[in-house]
Parts: sequence; C-alpha cells; structure tokens
Amino acid sequence: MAVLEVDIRKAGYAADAEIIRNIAFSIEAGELVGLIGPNGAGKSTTIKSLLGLIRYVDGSVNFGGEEGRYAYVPEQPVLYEYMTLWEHLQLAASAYELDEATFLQRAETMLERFRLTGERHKLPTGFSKGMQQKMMLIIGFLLKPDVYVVDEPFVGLDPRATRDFLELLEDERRRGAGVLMCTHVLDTAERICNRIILINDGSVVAKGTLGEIREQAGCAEDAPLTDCFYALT
Ligand SMILES: Nc1ncnc2c1ncn2[C@@H]1O[C@H](COP(=O)(O)OP(=O)(O)OP(=O)(O)O)[C@@H](O)[C@H]1O
Repeated sequence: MAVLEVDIRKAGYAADAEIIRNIAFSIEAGELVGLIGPNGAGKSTTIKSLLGLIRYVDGSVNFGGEEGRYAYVPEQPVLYEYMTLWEHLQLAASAYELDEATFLQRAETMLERFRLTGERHKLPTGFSKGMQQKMMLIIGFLLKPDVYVVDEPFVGLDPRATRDFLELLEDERRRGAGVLMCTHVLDTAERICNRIILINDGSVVAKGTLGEIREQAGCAEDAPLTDCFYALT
C-alpha cells in the first residue's frame, strides 16, 4: 500500500519560473526513500511542493495510509520564542488532537530518549542547534503519522542522538510508516534507504535501489553511493 504518491510536473516560487520538473515517485508502507542531490538541486523545493508549501505547483500528491497523516521535520527548526519545550509539545498534541494519556506517555518516552527530560520547562531559544533539532523530531514522532518527511536530520545531531533517531525511525517503519528523507550524508543514506531518488538541476537523474542506481550511474557493483552521486551530477 502506498502511503505517499507524488507526481509533480513542475513547481517553483514564481509563475513561469519552474525550479523542479517531472518528479514522480511513491513510498510504500514501511519504506524509507532517500532524496539526494547537490546543493540547489531542488530537494527542499520538492518537499515543500508535495507538502503544499509552495504556491506554484502543477501536479498531484496523495497521502495514503490509514488516515493520510504526515509529519514534516524541516531542516531549520521552527520554534516559538516565548514557549517552553513542554508547551511546544502540548501545542503539537492539541493540533494533532491526541488524548491526554497518549500525549503524556509519548512525550515522556521521547524526552527521555533524547535526554531532554530536565529541559522541558526551558525556552528553546537557549537551546543548542542539536537540542532544537531533537525538539522538532520529538514533535514529529508524537503524532505517529503514516508518513514522515524529514529534511536533512543528521547535521547537528551528535552520534548518540543520530542512533536514537534512526532506531525510532526503524520502529515507526515496522509499524508501517513511510519515510521520505532528504540528506547529504550519503554513507548513512546508503545504509538505511530502501530506495533512492537522485535529483540534479530540478529533475530526477536516477532512482531505484542502490543496485539500480549503480547501474544507472555506470558504477561497479560494490561502488559506494558517493561514487554514483559524482558520476550522475
Ligand atoms: N524561497 C525561494 N525563492 C526563490 N527561489 C528559491 C527559494 N528557495 C529555493 N530557491 C531556489 O530553488 C533552487 C533549488 O533550491 P532547493 O532549496 O530546493 O535546493 P536543495 O536541493 O534543497 O539544496 P541544498 O542541498 O542546498 O539544501 C535553487 O536555485 C534556489 O535558489
């Protein structure tokens, strides 16, 4: 069952100035699909297009799954200056219409997992970049959505937080959630993605499993994803 189906013919930030074109893919339940490509290739634009955050989009996007719910974890944390970490979680819970017991159970588990239990009543303006990022991840995980859309999660997370994040993601995939992840950390992408979409200059230049990407790049059978990246971009 597809939890996300995307068919963007073109999209951009102004009329008649398309940034991306012909980007089509789907994500099955439990699948992790990596969106990779050089700086300025159009990865964030693709994500914003499929989330409806861009005005000029020509195409179709379908969120499947049981309820068609998704969580978006942006690259740059979006936080309110005058609200504590805990108040952010409460706000998310009310937006998601989580019942109190479910909220408390999930929030406590996540805070502990990311070692932020003691910081819950503090304002995020005093948090480090990694702490702010963990906060955004916790907000995403609170919902237990059908699809996670995660833009560059690794920059800023320490090795332990990265491991915790990947474990949580793994649990969520076992539950049936699909993941679209944008990243430049190719050795991790190579390890965790079921399929990869490589975009360059606004279009898809290769997509499929790592094996299929190697073939499309004309790379050796055991070539790392980085080599395919260089060959195709
Ligand atoms: N808000 C915006 N208004 C106009 N043009 C934009 C805007 N955001 C991005 N662009 C342009 O769209 C193109 C693709 O940018 P995008 O942010 O999608 O790239 P990316 O693949 O996510 O890059 P990076 O790896 O650097 O994050 C770039 O040429 C960029 O200048």
